[in-house]
Amino acid sequence: MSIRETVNNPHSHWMDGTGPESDIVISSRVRVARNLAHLPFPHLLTREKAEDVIHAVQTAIENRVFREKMGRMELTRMNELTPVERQILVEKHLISPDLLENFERKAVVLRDDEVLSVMVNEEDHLRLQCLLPGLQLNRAWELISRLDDALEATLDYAFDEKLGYLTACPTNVGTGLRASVMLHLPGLVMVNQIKGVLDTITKLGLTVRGLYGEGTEAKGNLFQVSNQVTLGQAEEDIIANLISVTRQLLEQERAARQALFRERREQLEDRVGRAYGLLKHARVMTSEEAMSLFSDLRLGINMGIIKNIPAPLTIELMVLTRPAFLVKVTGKDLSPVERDIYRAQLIRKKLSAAQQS
Ligand SMILES: Nc1ncnc2c1ncn2[C@@H]1O[C@H](COP(=O)(O)OP(=O)(O)OP(=O)(O)O)[C@@H](O)[C@H]1O
Repeated sequence: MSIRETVNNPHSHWMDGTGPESDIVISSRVRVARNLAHLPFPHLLTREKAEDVIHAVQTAIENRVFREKMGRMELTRMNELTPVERQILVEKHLISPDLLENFERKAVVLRDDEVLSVMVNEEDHLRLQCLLPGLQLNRAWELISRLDDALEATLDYAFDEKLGYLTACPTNVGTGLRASVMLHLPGLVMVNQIKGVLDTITKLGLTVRGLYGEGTEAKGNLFQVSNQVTLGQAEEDIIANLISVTRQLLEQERAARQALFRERREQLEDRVGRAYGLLKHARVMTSEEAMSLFSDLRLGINMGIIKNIPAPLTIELMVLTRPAFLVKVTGKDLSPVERDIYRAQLIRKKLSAAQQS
């Protein structure tokens, strides 16, 4: 998929619901932060030096050995994209919102299947990212290691024998690794246990973030859980710890869902049914309302209450009905009210197509 196809297609492999535990774990992400030796970190880079970083990365991915190992990856400068296209990359979780600031000196490298990407000149010179559906952190780490080695064949990373990889923010020094899972936890929210559970996670050295990462809110009962510490622990241990905590969360979420089914079945079915009804028939829908209804619908599908809608469609709709995609699909700037009308129309169309197939 070229960058043009990427910004026109709301679907990405990480949303397809194929990985293990994908009823609750939407996606797994592993990213590592890397910097080039002998150059200031991005926030101190001059325009010319920022260009040097982009150029070095371009050369590295065009190298024959890199291509043989990793296949074709395409570098796109952020200023080659329209504002809507840049925003779509954020909405598809392929880049972080930070890459939109001072975008003239930033770039993204994408592999065709959108599983592997590299953000250039974000907080660090390079942020290598792997996104996979379901609970696949070990596989994501394997792919990131391979990409890291293939880049390092050409690039000279800033590395200290004692500290490990050097990064712009001290919280990333060492492995430079952040592993995360995006979890759908409506059961724990409904039984009012979510706060306690998330507080406990923080005590275990993990951090909980919202839908678009640092500083964003949790929407649609989607929570991103990741490691806080990058120093003094091997990459494999960081990942094993996150997998083990995720497994505990899966158990707790499943127990909450069973309790709801046992003790409040009517209310649960009513809530799911109302969400489905609204999504199928509403004529005006805000993005906030849609996110919460998609969450209820997804829960209903995963609990067997709704039978004819595939669960991955709920995630694809969450992306497709975000503002930038709506603008892209309609081909025009929309006022907030027009957006809400168009969103409702698109949801009705997608759900009725899914029912018929
Ligand atoms: N498991 C995941 N599935 C899908 N998207 C994810 C996942 N984890 C993180 N993301 C996305 O990656 C982007 C960056 O997230 P975040 O800010 O948490 O991490 P980071 O930038 O790597 O970390 P740091 O804040 O340490 O620089 C966000 O758009 C977020 O939505």
